[in-house]
Amino acid sequence: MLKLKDVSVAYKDKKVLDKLSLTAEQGEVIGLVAPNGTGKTTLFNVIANFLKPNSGTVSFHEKHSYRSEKEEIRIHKQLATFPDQSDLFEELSGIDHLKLYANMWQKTTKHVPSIVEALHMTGYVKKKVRTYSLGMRQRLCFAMMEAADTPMMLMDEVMNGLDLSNVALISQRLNDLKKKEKLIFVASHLLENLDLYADRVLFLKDGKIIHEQHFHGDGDAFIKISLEKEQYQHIKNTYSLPDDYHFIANHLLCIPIKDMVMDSQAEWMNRLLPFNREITIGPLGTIEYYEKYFHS
Ligand SMILES: Nc1ncnc2c1ncn2[C@@H]1O[C@H](COP(=O)(O)OP(=O)(O)OP(=O)(O)O)[C@@H](O)[C@H]1O
Repeated sequence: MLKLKDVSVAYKDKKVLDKLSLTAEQGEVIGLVAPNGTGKTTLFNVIANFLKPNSGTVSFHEKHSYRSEKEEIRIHKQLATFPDQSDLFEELSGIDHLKLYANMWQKTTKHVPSIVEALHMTGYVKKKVRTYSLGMRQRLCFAMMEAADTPMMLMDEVMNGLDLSNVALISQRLNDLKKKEKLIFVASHLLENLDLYADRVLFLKDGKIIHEQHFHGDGDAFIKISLEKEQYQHIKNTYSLPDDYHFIANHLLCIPIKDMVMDSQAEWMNRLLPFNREITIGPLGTIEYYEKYFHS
């Protein structure tokens, strides 16, 4: 288990993390979502102790923390961070990188061939990295995490530069890793596919986790319809909207139906149908939450 308590980080007078707390368990894949420059990498750097927070604590399994070098080594045996493409050695091959990570964390390379095969890297893994495309490098970075095979993994921008079929492949591999009881954080700007592998998504804003979206279990349902501002104003002026409705990003009206009797739900449908717009019913998705919190 990983626990962050009241973690704050400021660069000079710029507060990036502000008394942030979170708890995460093995077997979870957790998405971390926020616009550029919000603090996702900073949060990962704190978890990995590449950056000391100004205040707050990071602990693992309720007993280990970065209080000594010995403890840090113990934690780092359990934790790998996604390599940056610029960290790759241009003159080494993919297989060299994989062996390096496998040996460093697992003291063996016997699991490497199956990773190469599963990630469809057989055709290029023996060539030097300098010959690789963006997508090939990214797959190598992911494969290095699998070679490290640590119980905890921090993955920043894991889907960067991948085409659709590789996004699907990596999503599947993340699901397989979850089944192996790993705890994985994935910071991503690719919101559409987070629900394929994440158990929950954390929305980071103003230095805090301002919302946690769960995919397993029922999110609160809404009637959702995209409207012009004037149409929304008309509805607002004519009817009494429930307290916790949303008008997301000035276009999506979301009316909660959790506590609404069937007759009222039908009444709302009848009011909205004349607008001749697509109406859906369901919980808010990741993109809708993103627009709700970050649309300016
Ligand atoms: N070493 C540093 N010195 C000063 N400011 C920094 C430093 N590192 C990060 N920042 C600032 O902290 C804020 C958060 O940066 P961070 O890299 O954590 O964001 P991010 O959410 O990971 O962004 P991105 O999605 O672009 O990767 C940014 O405003 C950034 O300019």
